[in-house]
Amino acid sequence: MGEQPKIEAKDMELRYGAYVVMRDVNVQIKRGEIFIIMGGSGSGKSTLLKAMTGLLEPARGAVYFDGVNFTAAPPEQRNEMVRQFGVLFQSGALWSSMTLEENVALPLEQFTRLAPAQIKEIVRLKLALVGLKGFEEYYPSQISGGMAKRAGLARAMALDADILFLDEPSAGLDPISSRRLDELILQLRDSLQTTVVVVTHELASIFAIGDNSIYLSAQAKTVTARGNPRRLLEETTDPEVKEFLSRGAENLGKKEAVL
Ligand SMILES: Nc1ncnc2c1ncn2[C@@H]1O[C@H](COP(=O)(O)OP(=O)(O)OP(=O)(O)O)[C@@H](O)[C@H]1O
Repeated sequence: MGEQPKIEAKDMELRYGAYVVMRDVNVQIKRGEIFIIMGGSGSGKSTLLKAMTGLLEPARGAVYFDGVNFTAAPPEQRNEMVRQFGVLFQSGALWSSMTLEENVALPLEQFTRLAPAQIKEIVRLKLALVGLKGFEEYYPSQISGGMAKRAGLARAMALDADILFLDEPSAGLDPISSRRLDELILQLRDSLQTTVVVVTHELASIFAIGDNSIYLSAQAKTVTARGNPRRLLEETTDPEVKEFLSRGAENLGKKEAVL
């Protein structure tokens, strides 16, 4: 018997009304693993993330955390489980009328009974962790896109989540900011054994941080490949997966050389 997966999706079917996005999805994610959800546009990467975080009910199958059936859990237990998650959605923008400090404090005010002074201290710590020390009083409009992404990550980490779900965290970032974000994700895994589930199509990130992955095919409407991304690149015989993982390989090499 192997180790109990941190997250498991079993025989899952996800649909919007009559429209089936994917079926027969089985995924196992280990504790402390950086797990990449890959796939072409419209293959259902965000949909899978929604199902894992409870925003979409699977039409079949279930999601388990530490062996506990999340999908079938009563609302109170589900809420407890959701509190272990930190989520950075694509649309997870910061509130523009609040400073970075106020933004990151939100989940702590909402979900804990900590005193304001304690909250302030935690918030400052989290902002420092993502390289935003000194920017506590800034408003989102006063910082760069990369800094806003990192502030979003600080907010996702505010409650010391065991599991982070990140939807396209480096979308719209320049290569250097994107690399910094990758380093931060690696640090979280290494220092806190955080389990990180990342939706991304950025090859540099996929190869830099991915311990394990799945590939969702829009055409097949299911998972068509799985494993360590570097190994997949070498070993896959699936033309769609091979093309996805080797697209712009020359440019990628150049970019890495420059950085
Ligand atoms: N709320 C919704 N209602 C109906 N259909 C939806 C909804 N959200 C997504 N879809 C459809 O489900 C499929 C999967 O969408 P999803 O956003 O999960 O894909 P994705 O792989 O994350 O795509 P992208 O990389 O372009 O963000 C698409 O065909 C999309 O049009």
